[in-house]
Amino acid sequence: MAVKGLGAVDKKYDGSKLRIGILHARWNKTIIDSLVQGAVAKLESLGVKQENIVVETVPGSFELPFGSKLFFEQQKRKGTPLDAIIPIGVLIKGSTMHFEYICDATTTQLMKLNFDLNIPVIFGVLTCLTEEQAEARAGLIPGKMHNHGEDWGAAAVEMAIKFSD
Ligand SMILES: O=Nc1c(NC[C@H](O)[C@H](O)[C@H](O)CO)[nH]c(=O)[nH]c1=O
Repeated sequence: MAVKGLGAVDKKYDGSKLRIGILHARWNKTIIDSLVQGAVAKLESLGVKQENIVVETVPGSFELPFGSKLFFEQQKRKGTPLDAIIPIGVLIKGSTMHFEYICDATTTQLMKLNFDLNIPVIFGVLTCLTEEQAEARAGLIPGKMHNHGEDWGAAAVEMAIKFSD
């Protein structure tokens, strides 16, 4: 029996009052598109209204931390503040150390943003050694793993609601 992975959600959270931002990188488009679709589908299944799911893009995963901060501030200025952000990126190891440096910097800074912005900033970055690993985690290989974008959508709703009372 599989021991890894996210257990069942502890309760079905009502996302109908939430406004969620999805900021995705544009590298590895096929995989990104599947992850975004999975996150959006999960958000909608938890009651988040279509008009309250705001999708924006940045060039690559390295831009996700600062892009998320700018995105958050822009939505706040517009009077439509975000309750959570899901940064989505796909990093695939190449032949140099570029991958390691971007993974490390992006991960650290996205974690820091939770505390800086005081809203949930979900870790939606795949850090894969092969294209196949990334495809499997985007639900693109039938029978192999599942679309991790769904987990990220569920985490955004739970974290935006759970401790807000
Ligand atoms: O190199 N590989 C990748 C990548 N590089 C670009 C980087 O994120 C950034 O956009 C540029 O360095 C400009 O700042 N970005 C990804 O999302 N995935 C990759 O696999």
